[in-house]
Amino acid sequence: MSALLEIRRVARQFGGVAALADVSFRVSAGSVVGVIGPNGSGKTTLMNIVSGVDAPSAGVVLFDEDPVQGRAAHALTRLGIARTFQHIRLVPHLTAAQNVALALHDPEAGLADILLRLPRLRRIERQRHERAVALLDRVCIGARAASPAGDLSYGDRRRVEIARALASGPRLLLLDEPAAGMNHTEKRALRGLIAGLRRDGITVVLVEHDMDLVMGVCDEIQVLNQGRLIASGAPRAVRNDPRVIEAYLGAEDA
Ligand SMILES: Nc1ncnc2c1ncn2[C@@H]1O[C@H](COP(=O)(O)OP(=O)(O)OP(=O)(O)O)[C@@H](O)[C@H]1O
Repeated sequence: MSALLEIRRVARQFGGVAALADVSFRVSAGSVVGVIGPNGSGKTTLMNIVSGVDAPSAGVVLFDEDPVQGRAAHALTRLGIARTFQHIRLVPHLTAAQNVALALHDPEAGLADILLRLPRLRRIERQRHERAVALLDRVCIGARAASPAGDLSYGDRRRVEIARALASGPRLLLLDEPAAGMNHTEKRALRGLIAGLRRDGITVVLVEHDMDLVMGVCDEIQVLNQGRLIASGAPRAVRNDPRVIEAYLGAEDA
């Protein structure tokens, strides 16, 4: 399989802290790749760099063979990279559908349409709503489309976030700790959802602390510790790697 994403010798320095140091790996098109590591190991920093929120101090990130550096986050979204964030970013008083609709690219509604509320604007709004509900259906919460986001369960809010990320039609989806705060049933549903995205041809990079989820859904896992890649490979090999066990046990002792 060809690499949709390539991280090549990436480093990120924050003052004296090396959040990432010489990190390289490739993500094949159509795969689900987990990025794991103890707290502070550099996972979110890496997601920020891939999504254009941050820039590396050294190294390059290639998406579909083109460097992502120098492109704004919205330009990367247009190219096909979407992400969710560790902390939920929904507008609580808007409905699930309205939250997703915010991320949908607007077909050209002109100023006159908006000021005069011409029938064309109503049609555009109706189409946006239908597309938002279809995206919520895709993550299996279409039935909650009219609920204010603030009234939804934690797991459902995470799903709305994924629906919103899917609104741009990404080829690469970065999920930053999607299972955080979820109960067992919600985690199982999330696993099914990620497997479904892969079936649809979406490449997924999953940053996650929940080992059952990571081991169950990923084709390959990259392990970071203190900003360095310490292991890579299939879930079973990574789980039994002494360096990985040591990194996690060390983190527990800390
Ligand atoms: N903007 C910043 N300024 C200074 N230091 C930062 C900044 N962002 C991250 N760091 C530091 O870089 C290191 C890696 O942080 P990062 O958030 O990427 O880790 P993480 O693996 O995502 O952690 P967690 O699992 O707790 O979310 C940490 O030491 C962190 O304190």
